[in-house]
Amino acid sequence: MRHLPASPGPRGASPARQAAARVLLRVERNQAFANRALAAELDRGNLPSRERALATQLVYGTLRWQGRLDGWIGRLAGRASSQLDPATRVILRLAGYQVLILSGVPPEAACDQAVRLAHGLRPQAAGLVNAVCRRMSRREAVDPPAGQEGDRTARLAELHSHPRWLVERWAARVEPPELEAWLEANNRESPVAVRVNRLRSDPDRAAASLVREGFQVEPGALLSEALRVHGGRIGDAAAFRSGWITPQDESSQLAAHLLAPRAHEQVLDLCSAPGGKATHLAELMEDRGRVVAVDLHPGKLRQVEEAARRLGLRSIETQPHDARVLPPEWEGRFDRVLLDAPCSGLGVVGRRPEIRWRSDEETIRSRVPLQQALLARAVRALRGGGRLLYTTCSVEPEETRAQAAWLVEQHPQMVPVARSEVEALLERAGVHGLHPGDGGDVVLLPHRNGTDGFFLALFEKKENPALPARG
Ligand SMILES: C[S@@+](CC[C@H](N)C(=O)[O-])C[C@H]1O[C@@H](n2cnc3c(N)ncnc32)[C@H](O)[C@@H]1O
Repeated sequence: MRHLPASPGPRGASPARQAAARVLLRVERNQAFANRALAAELDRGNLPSRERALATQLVYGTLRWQGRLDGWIGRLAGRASSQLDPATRVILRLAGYQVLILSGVPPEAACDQAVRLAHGLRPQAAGLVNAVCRRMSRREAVDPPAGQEGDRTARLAELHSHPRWLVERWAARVEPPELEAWLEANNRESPVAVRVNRLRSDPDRAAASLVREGFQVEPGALLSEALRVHGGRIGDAAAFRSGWITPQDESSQLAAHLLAPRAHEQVLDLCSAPGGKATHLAELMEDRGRVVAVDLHPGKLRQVEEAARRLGLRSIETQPHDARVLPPEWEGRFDRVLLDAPCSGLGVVGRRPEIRWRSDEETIRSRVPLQQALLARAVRALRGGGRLLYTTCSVEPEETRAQAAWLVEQHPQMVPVARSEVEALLERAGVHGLHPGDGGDVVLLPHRNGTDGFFLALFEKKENPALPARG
């Protein structure tokens, strides 16, 4: 891994741009996750808060708009962006983002910074960077040419910065106006949603504490116990440090409400790290009973333990396991099981924009066998009469409704919980304006619900299954 010099020379680019370029290069070259690479970069540097905020904006904005920017760069450079070396590509994307999307940076300043970055990172490309940037600042060839009817998807993909295969996939499911709204919603910056820990606080007190520290706070879009917060790093807030709040998208906050655990129950969370849902389950159980939090990676389970400590929860017990192979004594032991399955993550391409550029049809297909193996194990761990909630941060049919159908076909003792009861659970959680589908499952979409794309399906295991499980 190559690094830019830690301190800029007298003519170096601004610290925020250098930090953003380093992070974007790590994402580009090493397939790093943007959130982790950015956190590591910001932890290492001693950037003032304004530069930190700008670096964050540059990283996420550039990744979100990468497809749009690459199309533009290709037209201006006379060759596809993919044919440029990674450093030149990253520098030009950063410049394009500042010229085209970000307000407040004069184009000349964006170009000057790009050329400085090139001198530090790839001096032989400084001439090309300068030439392309000058054309960018004159906003030449910004839009893809309006082409044939067959090119409409390609154009839409570029204008809304999504990969073409994904636009084609969604175009087969929704009408054109809804498709555009969906693509637009994935590029909108949204406030961070937080869940309030009712064992320690309530939404009014948590909101007042955040406002006192200079955050802007709005009520949740879906849930009465959620808040939406802008204007700072939640991790720095006193309300966070005191265990009053946990950052969690409102779609994910629905999971524990639908599984609806009661105090003193035995609950199993099969894929629990970093613990967003496990800690919510424990909160709803008033920290009485037991939440067994399993994950494949022991290192990630430390995040669950840390979250439990911060929230003052003692009922969570972490257990490192491959959840496809659980201890035999766990069979039939649990009142409730949550399977928040590893998935393509294509519902969170707004918050985790690099996912859209790293995935393809195979990414979706490749998750299916693991999800089925985990579902089969979840069924075995559940007692008769117990409930299983299956969730994914994807709304792709193969990972969602097809898996729910597979479950009831392969395990006839599993019955979907009726739509009317799911509606009642949503109502009890204070959720407004969200309706389950005919089969009782719940699908959330960014443009309809203002949340991540998310899927939830609730099942009950029959008390005395007449039929043995197949497979
Ligand atoms: C979607 S994330 C879970 C998020 C978590 N439920 C939360 O709310 O914070 C999926 C998790 O599954 C874990 N995982 C992947 N394969 C697994 C396996 N075979 N057994 C157990 N956990 C697994 C991953 O390490 C990852 O932490």
